[in-house]
Amino acid sequence: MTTRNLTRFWEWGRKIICVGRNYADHAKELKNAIPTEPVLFLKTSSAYLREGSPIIVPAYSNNLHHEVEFGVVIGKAGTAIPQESAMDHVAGYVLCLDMTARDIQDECKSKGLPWTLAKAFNTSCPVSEFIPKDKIPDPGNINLWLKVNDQMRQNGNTSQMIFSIPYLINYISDFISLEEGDLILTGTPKGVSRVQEHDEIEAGIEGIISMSFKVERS
Ligand SMILES: O=C(O)/C=C/C(=O)CC(=O)C(=O)O
Ligand SMILES: [Mg+2]
Repeated sequence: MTTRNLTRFWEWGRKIICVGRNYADHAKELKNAIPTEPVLFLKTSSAYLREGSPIIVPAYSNNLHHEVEFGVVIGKAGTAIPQESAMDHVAGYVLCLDMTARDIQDECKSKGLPWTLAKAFNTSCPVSEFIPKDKIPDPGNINLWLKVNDQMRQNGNTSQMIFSIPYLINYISDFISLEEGDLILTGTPKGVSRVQEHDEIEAGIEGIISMSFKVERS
């Protein structure tokens, strides 16, 4: 029996597995091809940030982007989890931001290098409160939105995802075993854009939760 509280999963230090280019409109806005299988990358647990603390623009970046994403919190470990039982491994959900140093990512892409410093720096994964699974009966049809300084920048629905949550759990767990407390970020819809020092980011899952973060420079 676990003595740790899964509703504070960000304290567990488990894996953060991110899915990229999972919305066709976002893949297109960054001039990427529509993927035929999921694009995966990782963040470290030191990327977690909770409301009340600021997002820090890394000193080495001049183009920090917001990406609002739906997060899936794993509640039961598994390897090669079939799609049919994938949702049995989900404990709940969380609203996430995949903060991205786009200039560094572009540089890494052009040099064929990994995206680690573009995606996994400290404060690159702000998260909301934990949302128990029963509060979202249909995670495949929820609206995500994000505003910067009160201006709407992103507004999408998880039904637009290319690869569904069960598909992703099956695909990821074939290669990387999932553990209790792991988090999967499921990709961002279109509308990503730059944020700067003093900006305020507000994001939400319609009718369920919202959160806000200030942006500061290191
Ligand atoms: O390939 C790119 O230029 C950028 C890809 C991403 O940053 C992917 C994501 O993180 C996403 O789609 O959510
Ligand atoms: Mg992303």
